[in-house]
This record gives sequence, C-alpha cells and structure tokens, in this order.
Amino acid sequence: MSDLPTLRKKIDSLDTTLVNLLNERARVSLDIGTTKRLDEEAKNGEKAAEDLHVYMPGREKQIYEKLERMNHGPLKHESLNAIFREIMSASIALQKDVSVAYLGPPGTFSHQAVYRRFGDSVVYVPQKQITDVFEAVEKGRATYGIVPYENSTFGSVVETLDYFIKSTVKVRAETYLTVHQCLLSNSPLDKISKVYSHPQGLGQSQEWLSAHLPEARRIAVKSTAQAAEMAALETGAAAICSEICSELYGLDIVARDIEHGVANTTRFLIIGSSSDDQATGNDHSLLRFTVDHRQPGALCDGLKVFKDYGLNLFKIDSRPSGLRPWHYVFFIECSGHASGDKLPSVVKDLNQYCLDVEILGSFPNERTASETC
Ligand SMILES: O=C(O)C(=O)C[C@]1(C(=O)O)C=C[C@@H](O)C=C1
Repeated sequence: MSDLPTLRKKIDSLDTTLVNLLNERARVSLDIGTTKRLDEEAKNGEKAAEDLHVYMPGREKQIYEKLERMNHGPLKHESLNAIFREIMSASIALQKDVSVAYLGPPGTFSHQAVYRRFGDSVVYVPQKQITDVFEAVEKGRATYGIVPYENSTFGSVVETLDYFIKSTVKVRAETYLTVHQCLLSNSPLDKISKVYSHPQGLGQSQEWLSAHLPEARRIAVKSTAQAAEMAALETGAAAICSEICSELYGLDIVARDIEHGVANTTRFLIIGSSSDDQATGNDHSLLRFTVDHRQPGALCDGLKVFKDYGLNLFKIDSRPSGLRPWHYVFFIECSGHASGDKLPSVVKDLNQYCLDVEILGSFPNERTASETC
C-alpha cells in the first residue's frame, strides 16, 4: 500500500478523469436532446417539440439494470444508483428545464419520492393538495407530477383515482418508497389530545393510535407535512408524518415506526402530458373503463378479455363515477404496453362491453422480485 500523499494524488488524478468523462457524457446528452427535438419537430411540428419529454423511465431502467450487472464493487449498488440518479438528473436538466409538482409542503413522502426519482437538478413545485398536482401538469405549470397511488398497508389513494376519472394526464412511471410514520409533537405523549395527518398517515397508524392515544381526536388534513406545520403551532397537538419533518418544522419525535403492516410501502405514479412510448418488455399499463350495465355480466366478460390475450391483472379499483348513484368507473392495472400488439386489441374487444375505455399510461414495472412475492 502506498503512503497517504501518493494515494491522494491518485484520487486527484481519478477525479480529473471523472469530471472530464462526466462532461463528455453531458455533451452526448445535449446532443440526444437536440436530436429528439428535431425528430419531434419533423414528425409533429414546432409545438410538440417544445413539449418534448426528456425523462425516459424505460431507458433509465435499462441503465440501472446494466449498472447492477457491471458493478463488482467495492462500491455498493445503492451508492452507485444514488450517484447515477444525480448524473441523470443533471442530464435531464441540461436537455430542458424540468419541474416536478408534488403534494407539499416540503417534508411529505411525495417530496421524498420526487427526490428518489428525479434527483437534485430539477425544480420542485410543492402543491397544496393532490388534485393541484394533476392541475399543475395539465396546465403546463409543471413538466411532471408525482402522486401517491396506493399503500401496501392502507390501500388505494382515492383522491388520486378520483382525479384520474376526469384527467387528461398520462402515467409515465412508477416508484416505490418505504414509509415509516413518526408521531411528532412539542408535547409529551400523555398531553396529546389531537393528531393531524393525511388520511393515509392516520390509516397506516390506526392500530398504534388506538393503543397509545385512544382518546385523541384524529384530524385529516391535506398532507403529512401540513400536519407537522399545524402541530408545531399548537400545544397538545401532534402530527403523523415523516421523521424529516421534525427538523423542518421544529417538532420532537415522540414515537417512531408507528405504522402497522410489514414493510409499509407507498407506490407513487409519475404523471406527464403523455405516456412513454418505449416498451421495456416488462411493463404495466393502467386502464380506465365504464361498464355497460345494461348488459348482464359485462364486467365479467370485460375481465375475460385480459385473460384471452394472456395479460396478467395486478390491481382492480372501482370508484363512483360521480355522474349518477351506483354507477362506477373501473381501474385496471395489467401487464403489457400500449405500443405492444396485445393491449390495443384488448381495448378494441373491451369496447364491446364498456361505454368507454382509455389507457391512462404504460410504464416500466419497477417492482423488485422480492416485492412481487
Ligand atoms: O437516452 C435518453 O433518451 C436520454 O435523454 C439520456 C438520459 C441519460 O442521461 O442517460 C437522460 C434522461 C433520460 O431519462 C434517460 C437517459
């Protein structure tokens, strides 16, 4: 082993090589941006080129999988992934100014999910409620949005599903975040009479609340970080939120990991003005449809279409349509991609049993093998 000055000299020289290589990569990324813009302009005109999507989840997944295959250490996979998250974040930001709307204020789990997916080089646009995230994307105030879709303990996020009934946005990607809920307050546990959180935070921690704060009022607010903001202003109030809100809002951690359920995980969807048209071979698609109730068995016949084409179903939700009582909109998540050969035929066949069918987006499956079991 060499002495310290020699080893540091080696590091200095490697850093120079790294910086040069990173800039070489950045220049290629700029060329990719220009090529995509020119291609889009030639195909769909100048306006489409302005709205160009620079975030390509399918391509990113390919890169991360390749990194995992070629990394033989000593760098850990997670460390290499974190480094590349920032490399790709910078790469996206070079191609275009990218902003991401999320359910704020800072400190929410959505905020952490944006960081996980988009890194530090994009602009973060906090929104007051989930519906505002959709609107920010629809009205072009943000390039992308991230919305909570479901939680492994408490189930679907109905506010998100309800907005998908009327929205024009498309799903581009998904991301998973392990969620640990904390009880934050400036009062001790025996003085807490009110607990604020998002309905998901309250739901994921209901067993703990019943055991430790059975008398406390549970108050649902728009987000977990808003709950922290509010709890910081009142004595005897607490918030169920992420640990990072402790520092952000000046609250003490009264209890940690109060969620029930094993490996409590929230799944987020990344939305944009269009879906990713690049299939990866392991994709999921989200569809929305309304069944024609005048036909007996229409829902059953509709579901059979997926089976006939060999597409696996992962999730089914139904929500009131809002148009008339007992009339529902169904959401189906299945394997396959909108640009594949099966899904367009499924949609065509489904139309026999449904009043309307729409593919809300196709995206790379990010669930790891262990999460699938
Ligand atoms: O391959 C592309 O399409 C790129 O824009 C390049 C790149 C990258 O830096 O590797 C950048 C952003 C995309 O999300 C995926 C990949």
